[in-house]
Amino acid sequence: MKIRIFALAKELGMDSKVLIDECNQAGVKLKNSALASITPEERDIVIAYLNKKDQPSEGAAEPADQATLVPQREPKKMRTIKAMTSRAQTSRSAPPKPSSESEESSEPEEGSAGVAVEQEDEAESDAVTAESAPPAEEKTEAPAEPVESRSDLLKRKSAEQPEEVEKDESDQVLSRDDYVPAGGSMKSSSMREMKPRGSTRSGKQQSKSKTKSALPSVAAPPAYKQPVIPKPKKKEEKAQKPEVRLTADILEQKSPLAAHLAQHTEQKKKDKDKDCESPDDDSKGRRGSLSLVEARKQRREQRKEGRRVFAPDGTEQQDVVGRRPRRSKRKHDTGPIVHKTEAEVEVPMTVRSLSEAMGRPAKAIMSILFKEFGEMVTINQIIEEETALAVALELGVDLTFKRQKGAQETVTEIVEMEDAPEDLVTRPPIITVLGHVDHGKTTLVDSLRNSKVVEGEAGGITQHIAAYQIDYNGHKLTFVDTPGHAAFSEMRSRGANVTDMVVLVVAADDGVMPQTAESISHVKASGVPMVVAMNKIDLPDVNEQKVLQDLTAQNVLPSEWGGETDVVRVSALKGTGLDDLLETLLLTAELHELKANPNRPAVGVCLEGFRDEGRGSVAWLIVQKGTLRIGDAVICGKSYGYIRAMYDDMDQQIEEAPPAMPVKVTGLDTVPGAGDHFVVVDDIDQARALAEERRHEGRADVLSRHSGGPRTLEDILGSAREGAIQDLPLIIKADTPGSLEAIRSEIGKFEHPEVRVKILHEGIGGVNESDVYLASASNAIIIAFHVVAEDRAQNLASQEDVEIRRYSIIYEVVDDIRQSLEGLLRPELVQEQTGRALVLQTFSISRFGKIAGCRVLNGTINRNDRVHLIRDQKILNQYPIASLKREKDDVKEVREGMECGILLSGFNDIKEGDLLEAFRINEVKRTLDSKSS
Ligand SMILES: Nc1nc2c(ncn2[C@@H]2O[C@H](COP(=O)(O)OP(=O)(O)OP(=O)(O)O)[C@@H](O)[C@H]2O)c(=O)[nH]1
Repeated sequence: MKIRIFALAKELGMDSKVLIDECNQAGVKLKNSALASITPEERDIVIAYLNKKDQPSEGAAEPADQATLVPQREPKKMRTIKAMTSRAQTSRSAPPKPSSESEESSEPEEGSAGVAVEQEDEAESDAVTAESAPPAEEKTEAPAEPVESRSDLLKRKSAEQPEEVEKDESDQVLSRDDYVPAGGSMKSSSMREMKPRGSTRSGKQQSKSKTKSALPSVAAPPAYKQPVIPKPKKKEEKAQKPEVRLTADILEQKSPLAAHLAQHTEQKKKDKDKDCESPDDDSKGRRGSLSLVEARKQRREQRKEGRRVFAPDGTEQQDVVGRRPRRSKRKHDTGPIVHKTEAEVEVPMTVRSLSEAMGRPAKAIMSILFKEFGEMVTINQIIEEETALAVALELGVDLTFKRQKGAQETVTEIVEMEDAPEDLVTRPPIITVLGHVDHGKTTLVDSLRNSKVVEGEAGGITQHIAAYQIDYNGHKLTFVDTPGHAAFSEMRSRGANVTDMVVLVVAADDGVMPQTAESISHVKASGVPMVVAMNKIDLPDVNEQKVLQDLTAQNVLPSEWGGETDVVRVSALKGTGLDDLLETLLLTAELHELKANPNRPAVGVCLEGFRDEGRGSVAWLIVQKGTLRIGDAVICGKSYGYIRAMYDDMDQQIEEAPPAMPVKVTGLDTVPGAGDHFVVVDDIDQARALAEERRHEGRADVLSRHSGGPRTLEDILGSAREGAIQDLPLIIKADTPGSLEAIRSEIGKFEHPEVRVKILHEGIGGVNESDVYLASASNAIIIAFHVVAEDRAQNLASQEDVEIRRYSIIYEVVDDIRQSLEGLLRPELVQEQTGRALVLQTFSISRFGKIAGCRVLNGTINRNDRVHLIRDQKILNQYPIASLKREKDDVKEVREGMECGILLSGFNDIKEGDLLEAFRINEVKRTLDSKSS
């Protein structure tokens, strides 16, 4: 065990620094620090050195002292001095007295010779200490030197011991060293020598001696050089702080240690102050010099500074908690789940929104939907209000529905917003041209505006609604040209809706035709005024009277016959009568005081929408109220966007469109539908929101349509039992919404109890890969009307064996679909009687049964025919022929007048006189018109 210098210095009554110097001189190199430590061996060396150093100054007196000392010991009790070991670390005694015996005593065998002194044995050590004391007592009698040398000092200190030692002796606890065998043979060996005091003292005695005096008890120094004692190396223990008890001297700050402690405390205080003065210092550096309490206090202060809380008014607040707020591990802290008993949900609603509104897990809702309704729904699926109510009832929630003003309502409000009379100004009339196909509607409009639209039409048939504006004598008139074909009747009716008046074109050579009559019905229903343009009057064989009569028959009484309808004779081709027509139209418009407010957000109708390669989605709009300008935010049906560009009917770019002006606009995100109303809204966000709401409603419609199909197993079984209906799956792609509607309308007319068209998908634009995949998966035919397939889609269609049928005339579409539907119809099974045979005789053959010998009365009897067995004019049943023979040979056919043997399959009771009527079943193809088989 190592010994601290300051402890040794204290023991020796020296200054630590002096002792360090002495150590260095003695060859024990040390750091210049009172806390430096030395080993017991080094200590012995140092003490030996000190003793040696002191000897010359003492002269001859020293040996005398020694002599005085040594004889005084009781020889019997003398024992060998053992080398200091680690146990001696707590010792403050002088080095052991070297002697020849001591060398021997270091040997382990020594114990066996008498008193075995084990240095670990504390009791033994006590005994040694106690016995070594008396001689020291005598030593105090020695005359003191005028100048006290180091050895004198040691001696003096030793002299102070007797009392204490005596006391120790009285307190001594007997150890095994004190044991004296009966023979007394141990006496010599039990002799003890001086041993450094305290080196093996018991804890009790040690504490006693300490309380008495801080000065160490030192044995007399040896008279010769300390021998180097070889000893086995023991486990080296770490240097440790000396056990320093706070003695009275220390407490009273009289000792060097007290001074040292005071100095240390002072230093700590200084360090702390320094740290406080430099807050920028690294906290780690400070931490080591602060006490735990101080460090904690400091950290708390720092946290408070770091968490500066501000009130809403901007003033700084003191954070009450002073603790960093814990971060929630959950991404979205939605708080505790609240199971409501009352809930309000916005409609339309999904499973998710219902779940959130009711505070119930979506799984629970889906589970109920499955158990109660047999519906497997996804979390984003829209559910009906009734279903939601049932679910809410199941979950014990009182559910109410919240309905917001829908997009349609919002748009309708804007459209119907009334204008102040003073804001209204006269506007051009919007005139729709109606009439039977090929009666010259487009030619008329072309003539009025001096253009040649009719030449660009596929098949010369108007496929789309178009609108144009003309200027006649300073008056503007807007014409809307509608397709005359019946397939476009629906589109036409929408066209009539925006019109102020109608020009009904009736070819003078043809008179009123079916579509003419239908147009009249639409006009009457809309209540708009009508002017009849009796066209083609240039033709030689026209019959004007017949036309007037036809009109009258349709309850359209011409003004010349006393009615209210003006009939103007025109030749669209020659351009005759056009002024009269325009004059009449302007007069009619004037009578009806057509006015609009141009200074308001524009509203109107989309006549047609299509996708243009260069311009994207293009909408052909007609403004009804207000003025449409570039940059306006518009919602049109489910489309929305800014008006990016505007073009008039001559494709000239314009900046604005006043009331009644037809314009083509670009900028909408999708192609709007024909007949969709458009409105200008405040900003694009509103337009987007409204459009998205409409799309959402649209999806809900689609979903509800789908939900109309079989939803449960019962439904599926039911539809399977109905079974007979054959679907013709179609995918229709067209160039415009109007074309789509026309095709849909036409094919909707094919009503048959056994077959029907099923439109899987319809859309605007070319056929793409998605369409082909859908067609492939569902064995559908793709109808491409006025559109083509993309290259990749075409290739894919070849791979997948999908048929893409291209059309430009709607007749062809209709005819093809008709034929396809008829192909789906099951053929009619018709019995054809082939011949009759009379049974003349019967033969029973055990191996075969009863064979009828017959004569064919008429026709032929074929081996594959079936026969009706007729007995007594009654048909008993029908049986297949199992065998047909002539003589002994099997034959395929037996003709009239010949005899044959017939064996019926499944009937063995044939009799003479029975009539066998042979027949075959033919399949006859059916048409859609032949509804019943
Ligand atoms: N002779 C004569 N022929 C005319 C006149 N007007 C039109 N036509 C012809 O009649 C045919 C049909 O004319 P369109 O203008 O295409 O008839 P439409 O009513 O527009 O026909 P759809 O677009 O199919 O509804 C064309 O060949 C015209 O040249 C006319 O005043 N006199």
